[in-house]
Amino acid sequence: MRPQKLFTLIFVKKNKEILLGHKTRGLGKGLWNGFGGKVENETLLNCAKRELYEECSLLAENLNHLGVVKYEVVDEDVDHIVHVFTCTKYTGTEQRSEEMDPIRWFNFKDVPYEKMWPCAKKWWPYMLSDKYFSVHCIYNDGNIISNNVLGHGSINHVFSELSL
Ligand SMILES: Nc1nc2c([nH]c(=O)n2[C@H]2C[C@H](O)[C@@H](COP(=O)(O)OP(=O)(O)OP(=O)(O)O)O2)c(=O)[nH]1
Repeated sequence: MRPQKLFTLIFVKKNKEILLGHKTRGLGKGLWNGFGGKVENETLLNCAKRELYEECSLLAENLNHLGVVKYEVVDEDVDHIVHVFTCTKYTGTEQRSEEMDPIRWFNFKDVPYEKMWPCAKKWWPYMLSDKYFSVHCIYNDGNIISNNVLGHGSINHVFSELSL
């Protein structure tokens, strides 16, 4: 198996709206996305909670593990494995952070796909409708050369589909 780097990505939802942040630095700079980052010496769930709090000041009370996106870049030997969670219960008031500025709620119908990672458009419908999904996305020179998105019956099927 190729070496892997683990990430989390968390989407907060409320009444058909989703909270997104405009990334100010690093991977995905200048794009709208959910909150998240690299898994450090911690569980996936703790990483998800920590990143959500650090990036928008919300404390998650539930986290639903819905899918995994495997990003492979041609000529790079490390795959990026992004575990996607949704959160519908939380405490606190959302606030922008150094890494996500501004942050704002978008209606599910007004998601700014043209200002997001290019592969998002295909798997977001699963995430927005709470369906389990796996994505295997291959990039070459910043262009997607393959984007295989599948829906599944459980998170275990997601894991086996991506051989995780
Ligand atoms: N690695 C990677 N992450 C992606 C892709 N698409 C995508 O939405 N993401 C998400 C997953 C993470 O939530 C976020 C990248 O994490 P990050 O680099 O901001 O991690 P971090 O917060 O720990 O970084 P930092 O504090 O060191 O700046 O972007 C992708 O193609 N590759």
